Amino acid sequence: MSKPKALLLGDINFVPKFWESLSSIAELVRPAARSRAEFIEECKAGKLDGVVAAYRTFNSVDVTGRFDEEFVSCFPESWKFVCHNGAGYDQVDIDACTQHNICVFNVPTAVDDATADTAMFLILGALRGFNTSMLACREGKWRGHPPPPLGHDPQGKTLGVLGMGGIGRNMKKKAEMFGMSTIHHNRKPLSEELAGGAKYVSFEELLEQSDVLSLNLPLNANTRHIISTKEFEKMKKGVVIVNTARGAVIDEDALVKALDSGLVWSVGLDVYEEEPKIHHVLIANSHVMLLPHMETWTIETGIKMEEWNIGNVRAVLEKGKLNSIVPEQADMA
Ligand SMILES: NC(=O)c1ccc[n+]([C@@H]2O[C@H](COP(=O)([O-])OP(=O)(O)OC[C@H]3O[C@@H](n4cnc5c(N)ncnc54)[C@H](O)[C@@H]3O)[C@@H](O)[C@H]2O)c1
Repeated sequence: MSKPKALLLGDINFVPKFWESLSSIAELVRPAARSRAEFIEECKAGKLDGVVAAYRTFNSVDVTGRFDEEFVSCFPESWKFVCHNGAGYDQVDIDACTQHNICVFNVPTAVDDATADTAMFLILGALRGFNTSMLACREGKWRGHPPPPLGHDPQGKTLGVLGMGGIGRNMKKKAEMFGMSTIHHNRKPLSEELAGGAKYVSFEELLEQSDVLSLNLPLNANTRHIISTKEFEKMKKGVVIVNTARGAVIDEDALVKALDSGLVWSVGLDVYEEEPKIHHVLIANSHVMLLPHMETWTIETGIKMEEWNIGNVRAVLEKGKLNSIVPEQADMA
């Protein structure tokens, strides 16, 4: 009997031998396609028949585009599992996959430390207003002329976490070490153990009470632009906003206006609405902290993520076992 096929979309950067070790239980294949149209053709021509599971990376979207209804409906009958190498899986239309009986896995947990570390870096940098002087000193202007306004200490400030999942909870622990207290809002309240003492508040209260608001929820139809003009108007004047989730959970135009009016004192961003494009006003504002989507950009986290995701492929091929299925498909597990 021929082996099932495992399809690789994107690259394995850290643990290629771990991927190759799957060859004892599967035929490892890559698409010939260099574009979405070519990929769909390849599927229709039956060249990917026998694929049971696919390992996909964030950057593979450059070839395939989003996994939406049009795309998923071209998959061969055999294709039952999509293993996405990341925590955020907004490039995959979960409803379309569910309709076609395809299970989607992501990589939670492995990303928690690196993402929360990045969020703390952005919080400190935005509160202290470090960026202007970091740029000035490289231009031989010491702190800048005139020097930047004095910054703010994290101690005694309230961190508001919107979306208290793995990353939010990790951030809470780190923020405590800097003397911050945490409040949070989630789709549903967490158990006392998971909340770890972070007070649960309503969405409105979170907006009203946070000194630093951190976005840590997934991007989907319900959360797109969850923070826009109306929400900024409810916040404390001088709030700091940090976004390490996905750019489009914030309405970027509204953010720029809130910064401009002084309602928002500073921001720390790793993600943007139209990556790799960054709003020109944010680029021009030296006060804000901007990173080009680098949260999990470390060797250690890269290894952990790839090992986890290859483990997902192995689990489904060997046992049909579901390791980390996305929450929307919990009842398919
Ligand atoms: N920039 C990066 O490189 C990077 C890296 C890792 C994760 N992320 C992003 O961070 C997000 C969070 O990751 P995680 O691992 O903590 O996910 P998670 O699933 O553990 O936590 C997300 C939390 O958000 C909550 N939530 C969902 N919808 C909500 C809503 N409408 N209102 C309030 N809360 C809501 C969920 O209940 C859950 O508790 C991911 O979805 C991903 O997009 C980005």
